[in-house]
Amino acid sequence: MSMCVCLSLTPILYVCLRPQMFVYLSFRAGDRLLVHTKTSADWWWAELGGLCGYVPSSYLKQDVEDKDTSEDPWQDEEYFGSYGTLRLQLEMLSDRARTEAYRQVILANSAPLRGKVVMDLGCGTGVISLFCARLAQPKAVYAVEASSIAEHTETLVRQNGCEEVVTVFQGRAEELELPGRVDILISEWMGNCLLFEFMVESVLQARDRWLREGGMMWPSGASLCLVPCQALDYYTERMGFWEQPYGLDFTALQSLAQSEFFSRPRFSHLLQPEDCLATPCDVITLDMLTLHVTDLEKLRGQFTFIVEKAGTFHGFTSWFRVQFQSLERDKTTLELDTGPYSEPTHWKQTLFMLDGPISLLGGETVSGIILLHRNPVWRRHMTVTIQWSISSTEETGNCKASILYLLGVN
Ligand SMILES: NC(=[NH2+])NCCC[C@H]1O[C@@H](n2cnc3c(N)ncnc32)[C@H](O)[C@@H]1O
Repeated sequence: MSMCVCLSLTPILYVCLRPQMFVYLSFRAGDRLLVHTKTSADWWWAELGGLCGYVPSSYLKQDVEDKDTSEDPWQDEEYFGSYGTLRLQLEMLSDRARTEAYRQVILANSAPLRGKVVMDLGCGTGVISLFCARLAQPKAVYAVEASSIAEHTETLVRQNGCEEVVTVFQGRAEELELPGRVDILISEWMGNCLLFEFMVESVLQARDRWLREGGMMWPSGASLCLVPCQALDYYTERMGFWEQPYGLDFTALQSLAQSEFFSRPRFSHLLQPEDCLATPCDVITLDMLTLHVTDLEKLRGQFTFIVEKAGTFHGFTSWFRVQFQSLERDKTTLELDTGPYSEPTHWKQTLFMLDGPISLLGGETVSGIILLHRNPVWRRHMTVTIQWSISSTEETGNCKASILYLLGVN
């Protein structure tokens, strides 16, 4: 049973034209009907104001407020549906910094990879699996992919002459049977703010089920980074704009602008190094060998930034770094850094805006905690809370705004 809103722009009055078994329900544009049964593709049995009758389904749409919580909490249909499109696969493959980082890891470990069994979880088009087969001599690569792109991945494996080494397994990693345990579990699972999408849970479950004792996780480690920053362009574009558009005073809209633009993070933010007000720090660090799925429910980090130059504190920017420990002892650990001092990636950075800008002086400190709370219902989502306060290092000891900023990463 779900709530539907009448789509039609013109009021619909149904009157029985001739005595029939059917009873038609009258309703108007904007009415919220309760659909009891979708008796057929075209006619549904619905209720309005205590009256029941048949309504044409083509005039109705699902009411957005009425999230049917019996829906899949992982939203897998939508999630894997999107990854079945070339659009997302192209975006990831076109991200040179990301894809090249994984290629360098394989290249740097080509010798110790000889004879090993590798699982590539969420292989997409299979690029990482093909790197393994072409740049090293593993015994086998299990390329696991749940979306429909996997049907094409098999072709790509054959076209690149890797079918002797790479086997594509289509399905969710949690549900698949593999031929046996693996020596290395490699995956590109990171989402915005590191964890969004929570594909990391699938990686941890696969680790516990398929990675042999002493096996390697790639990435082996991950860090969420944070920095207090200026964001004058964004602030001007979304808030300053209302000061005097076309000579008019639209400042009455600024509180609406605040809630519409600044109460949610901005995923596509490109932070300029000069907009960092302090040295960025790792606020949350994950060891992919010891991390447990239950740890993902609530993650907490703390920070103390010493402001290095006077500026306007518009918000915090976050990003992540992942490390790839070498298969050979004492060899270099490689890293993919998605921050402002590295080559931009498709993740860019995530900007959390404050309610209002605050002037900061050099030497002041911004300290506090960041909390990542996984959504108990929608399992690919989380809420990010940043509590902060500013204190001056001078003797005055005055403490400026210290307010809880609830920032939702949906
Ligand atoms: N870095 C990300 N945020 N996303 C990039 C990797 C995501 C790829 O992994 C696939 N994928 C995600 N979860 C799974 C899973 N549990 N099992 C198999 N494939 C998966 C998904 O279909 C997509 O092709």
